[in-house]
Amino acid sequence: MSDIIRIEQLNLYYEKHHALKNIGLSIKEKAVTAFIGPSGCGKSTLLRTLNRMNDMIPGTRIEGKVEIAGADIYGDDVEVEGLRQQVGMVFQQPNPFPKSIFENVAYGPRLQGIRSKSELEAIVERSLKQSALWEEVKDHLKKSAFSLSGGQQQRLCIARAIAGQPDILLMDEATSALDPISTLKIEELTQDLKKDYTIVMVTHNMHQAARISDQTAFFLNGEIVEATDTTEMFSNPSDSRTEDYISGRFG
Ligand SMILES: Nc1ncnc2c1ncn2[C@@H]1O[C@H](COP(=O)(O)OP(=O)(O)OP(=O)(O)O)[C@@H](O)[C@H]1O
Repeated sequence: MSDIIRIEQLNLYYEKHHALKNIGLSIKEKAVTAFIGPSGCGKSTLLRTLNRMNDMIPGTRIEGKVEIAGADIYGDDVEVEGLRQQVGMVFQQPNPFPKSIFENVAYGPRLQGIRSKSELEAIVERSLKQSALWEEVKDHLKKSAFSLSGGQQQRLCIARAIAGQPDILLMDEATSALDPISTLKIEELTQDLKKDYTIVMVTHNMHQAARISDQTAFFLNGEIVEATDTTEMFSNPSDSRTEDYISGRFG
């Protein structure tokens, strides 16, 4: 597996607060990478640097390099809209648009200029199948997205994110607002999605990281303490702080 993301000497400040400190990390293509660590240690902040969502937060300053597929995403000529298509994102709370199920998924492709009804229908079907929602919604695609359960809405948000065929899918605690059965469905889904996409997820749930990720990075106070194969981290952590965290001694 080759690396699709390379982060070098990354520092991020919210005004004076130094939230990410000299981060270096490589992320493997078509694998699940989990960010774990106690609250406030910078997991979501690093995730947001990968599609420049931090640009939207006033007072944010960033130094260092983030390369995706060899291109510097903070370079002068980068089109942020295009980047966000290449790097899709799913949030903690399902946030479908107040539109029909169909229109939620067709939204991105329409923005990309796809007008053909049959093409849009094919994209919507493919994306809903990939997000394991198709069988549940195929007979009422015109219904409002808000008619779905929370877990279904989250899978709809995943379908919306993958409709534009991104390379990378970011998931920021995407199951923490869901019931256990919906959580399990999304966990299973990640194992299918990683065949086509690189997944980077923030999770508060160490067991979830151990269950579904291939690589794990452990964060503490804005630094990455350790990043390695998930099985290695959970069986033989190299840093005592990682060991203390995963054995529940803090956090
Ligand atoms: N928009 C913001 N403006 C100012 N400070 C922020 C902002 N977002 C995060 N921070 C601060 O940056 C630090 C890292 O926050 P971040 O949300 O990345 O941590 P996290 O590890 O994802 O936490 P959690 O697990 O609680 O979501 C924290 O001290 C937080 O207070």
